[in-house]
Amino acid sequence: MAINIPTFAATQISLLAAELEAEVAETSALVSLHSPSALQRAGWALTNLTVLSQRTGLGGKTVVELGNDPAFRGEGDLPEHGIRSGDIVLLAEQPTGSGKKREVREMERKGVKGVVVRVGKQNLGVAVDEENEGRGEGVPGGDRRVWVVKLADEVTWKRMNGTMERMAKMGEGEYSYFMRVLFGLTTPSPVPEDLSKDEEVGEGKIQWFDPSLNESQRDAIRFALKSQEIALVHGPPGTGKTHTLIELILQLLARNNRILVCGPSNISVDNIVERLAPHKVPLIRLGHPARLLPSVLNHSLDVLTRTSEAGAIVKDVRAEMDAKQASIRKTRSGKERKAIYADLKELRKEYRQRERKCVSNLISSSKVVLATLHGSGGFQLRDEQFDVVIIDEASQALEAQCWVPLLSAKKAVCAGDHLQLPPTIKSLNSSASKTSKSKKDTGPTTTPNTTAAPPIPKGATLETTLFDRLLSLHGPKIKCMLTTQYRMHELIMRFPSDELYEGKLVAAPAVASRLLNQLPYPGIKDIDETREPLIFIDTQGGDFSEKTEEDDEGGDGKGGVTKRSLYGDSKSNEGEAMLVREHVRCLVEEGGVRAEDVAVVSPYNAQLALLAPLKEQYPGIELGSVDGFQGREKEAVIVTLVRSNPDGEVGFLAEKRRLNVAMTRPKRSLTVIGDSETVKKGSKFLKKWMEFLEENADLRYPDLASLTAAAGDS
Ligand SMILES: Nc1ncnc2c1ncn2[C@@H]1O[C@H](COP(=O)(O)OP(=O)(O)OP(=O)(O)O)[C@@H](O)[C@H]1O
Repeated sequence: MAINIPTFAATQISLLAAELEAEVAETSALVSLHSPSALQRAGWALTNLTVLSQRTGLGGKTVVELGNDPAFRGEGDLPEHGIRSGDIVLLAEQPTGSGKKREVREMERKGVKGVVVRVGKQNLGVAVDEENEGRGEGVPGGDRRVWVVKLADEVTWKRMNGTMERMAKMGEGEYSYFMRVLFGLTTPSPVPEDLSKDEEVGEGKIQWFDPSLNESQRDAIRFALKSQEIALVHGPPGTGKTHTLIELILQLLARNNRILVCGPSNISVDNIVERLAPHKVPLIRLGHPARLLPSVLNHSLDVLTRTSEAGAIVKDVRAEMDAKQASIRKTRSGKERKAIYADLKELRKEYRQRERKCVSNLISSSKVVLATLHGSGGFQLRDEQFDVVIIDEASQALEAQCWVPLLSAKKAVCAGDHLQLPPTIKSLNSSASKTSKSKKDTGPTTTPNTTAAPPIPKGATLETTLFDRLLSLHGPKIKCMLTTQYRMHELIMRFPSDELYEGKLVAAPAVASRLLNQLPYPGIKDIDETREPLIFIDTQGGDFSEKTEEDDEGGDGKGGVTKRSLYGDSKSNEGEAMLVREHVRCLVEEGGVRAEDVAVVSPYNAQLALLAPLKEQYPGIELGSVDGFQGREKEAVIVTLVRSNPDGEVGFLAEKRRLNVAMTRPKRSLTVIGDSETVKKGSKFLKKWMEFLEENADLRYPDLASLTAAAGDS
């Protein structure tokens, strides 16, 4: 059914406004209700830091280096924290006590906003936003104790919103053929059915650059080359989606196409740059250089701008900027600081002008440009034309984000897997919040500066990705699926393949029968736990009951800190946690499996909080939420399902895509710990999974009393 583009855009604008509001409200409520130390424990902040230095980073940006405040924590490693490279943060003087009435906006005036560009063991770097300078008090100077707190990402939101506003205002005559196809105003040009032989595609017979490509990967490439407007490359877990995209890029280049390659995150884009670089193609990576992997810096536009001839002219300006930066730290007077920031602003303007010329020369001479989806909306690509836009991890991107590069596309190839989790949504009209009430009562909010948006139509949600929408609009004729997977043991793969991928997945011979006891390192032992690819520890019987997080004290003794508000209505299950600990002990201490090859995954953060001490006991082991583990893999994965109650309430578990992610992370060993009685009642899919495990896994029925006694003994 055709979709009206202005209505679509208006709905997206409303949804995005609600999402930003939810995100800002969440941060605001957390920061105003909790003490810095509680926020750090919940992964929202990093406290007790001091400014070690400030320097001009690549691209003329100010990078503030932070480390432990020696007066408080002593020098050395930073504590456990949840701040990651790419996070948008506030850097400010650290408030004391619990955060009653602390307002984010007020804090923003007192500190600076920035992007975390590097997270090391002992320090981290924050690239400070230029728009901060000259406003507020700037980077806290002297030896003041500072902290960083995560903030909502308003920049990305602005790019998406701007793109949707453009679409809302377009007249019908402005729609390209490509846009008309993507909104069902016309049908895609048909792709010839027979893809089995290397016939002529474009300008020549296909000469494969990578001879190891399997047949489904070759089919996907032929399909993408032949399609005229849109091709979806469906890549189930471990099927070599990125591998296939690399070959596709090389094939498109061989046909003289100019290509823009995008992904939702910096890491998804860098992953492609790293694999493309050895092929020596002329490529350019757009984006804040401090946010890129060190290995791709040589291809960064900012770095190339500096190292090219035109770059030499701006060297003097840089030296002067550095001197100014250094003087900021020496002064405590707000007035003097303001004057220095004003000078810096002027210098930066000059720097930019010279830089721009150089940038446009570099971009126009490059055949492949890579950027994040929102990064592709920057000034650098304003007048650039591409033959094909490729989007990796398209099923994890918001549709509005995809339109940032797509608005000027003639043809697109999107790779992803709509049967894994969509992007995380915080606003109320997402299915996640329908199952959890936790996001609603987050307390005081700061309303973002959005224009009044029309009401959201029933059923519309940001969780519907471009990938989902195109599949329901045009059906399987625009899709090609990769079918050989290179990750999982055949038995681990079988259930997701049969139930979600039409039974089409095939395990590559190299992985089909791999077991933990064959891991190629010394000390590995052949015991039951390393010999079985699939273990099910069934906690049925009612002894291993779940627990909902209570409003109890968070542990820092300062009051006002509740686990409920930090972890939502999350569930935990102490009995299952005991089984996890025992299984990890068995794998590592008796089986000789290295802790870094083991991951514990759960849909519930409260369960992970309960298991956190494992990280100290077994350094290198990973604990992660299912959502956070998407895209990752491990030799051995333990999944703790947590839910165990007489009513068959399964909450989060009811989402097939979440279960799919959970069960497809392991390579050689999957251990599921859960109450089959409860879980079976959750859905048809869950019932089938439990039955599959009962029939095919190494089944165990633990006894809580003896487990508790054993735990007491140790
Ligand atoms: N044709 C092939 N022959 C041998 N190995 C392959 C082939 N294609 C992919 N692989 C291997 O499979 C693994 C997964 O590939 P890749 O990282 O491209 O997958 P992906 O689909 O992007 O990942 P994910 O499953 O996380 O989405 C890699 O180790 C890769 O080397």
